[in-house]
Amino acid sequence: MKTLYLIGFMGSGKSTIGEMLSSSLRVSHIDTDHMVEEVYGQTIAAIFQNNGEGTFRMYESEVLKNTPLQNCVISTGGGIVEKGENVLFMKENGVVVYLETSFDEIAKRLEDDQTRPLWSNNVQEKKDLFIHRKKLYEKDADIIVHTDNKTAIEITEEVKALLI
Ligand SMILES: Nc1ncnc2c1ncn2[C@@H]1O[C@H](COP(=O)(O)OP(=O)(O)O)[C@@H](O)[C@H]1O
Ligand SMILES: O=C(O)C1=C[C@@H](OP(=O)(O)O)[C@@H](O)[C@H](O)C1
Ligand SMILES: [Mg+2]
Repeated sequence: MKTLYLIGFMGSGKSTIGEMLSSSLRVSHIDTDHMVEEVYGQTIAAIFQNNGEGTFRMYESEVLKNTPLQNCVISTGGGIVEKGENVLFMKENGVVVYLETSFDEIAKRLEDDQTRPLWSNNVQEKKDLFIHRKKLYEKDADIIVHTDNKTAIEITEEVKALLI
């Protein structure tokens, strides 16, 4: 199986669905955020605070480049599409699945979240980022799955059905 790359905004469910989908497909799962934290020995929040977003983006690209090209589901971070080299890598090597979620639904899911530095920005900044990113996700996706009002199990089954 070619590797699947899950893309989408913060809170769209990439980490959750990636885990479920990989076990359902019996392939391995890598979450680039978890990998960055493991390899570089700091939480994402600490990297943003101590080294800045630019350094995080460098780490994220480095981790992505070292993921398997076969038999793997990769949960990316919401900003992976900000770098053209990341998009080229994913498009060349696997299938890009966009988990599409409305801003209102994301706001509900991440209401109390303190772990995502860019989610602590003000509402207008978050809405602007959402609009900017949505265009990138739509342009880069091979497959789009809407996630509002669906359970993680339903979304996992939908992705699987679209792969056949
Ligand atoms: N389909 C869903 N419906 C409701 N809540 C969800 C769904 N998918 C994920 N969540 C919740 O939303 C939050 C963010 O999910 P997560 O998988 O971390 O998203 P991402 O990795 O895209 O940022 C978590 O609390 C998760 O449990
Ligand atoms: O959208 C972004 O720029 C980010 C999304 C986060 O991942 P999730 O999309 O899994 O929340 C994480 O990579 C970091 O906080 C930056
Ligand atoms: Mg995640």
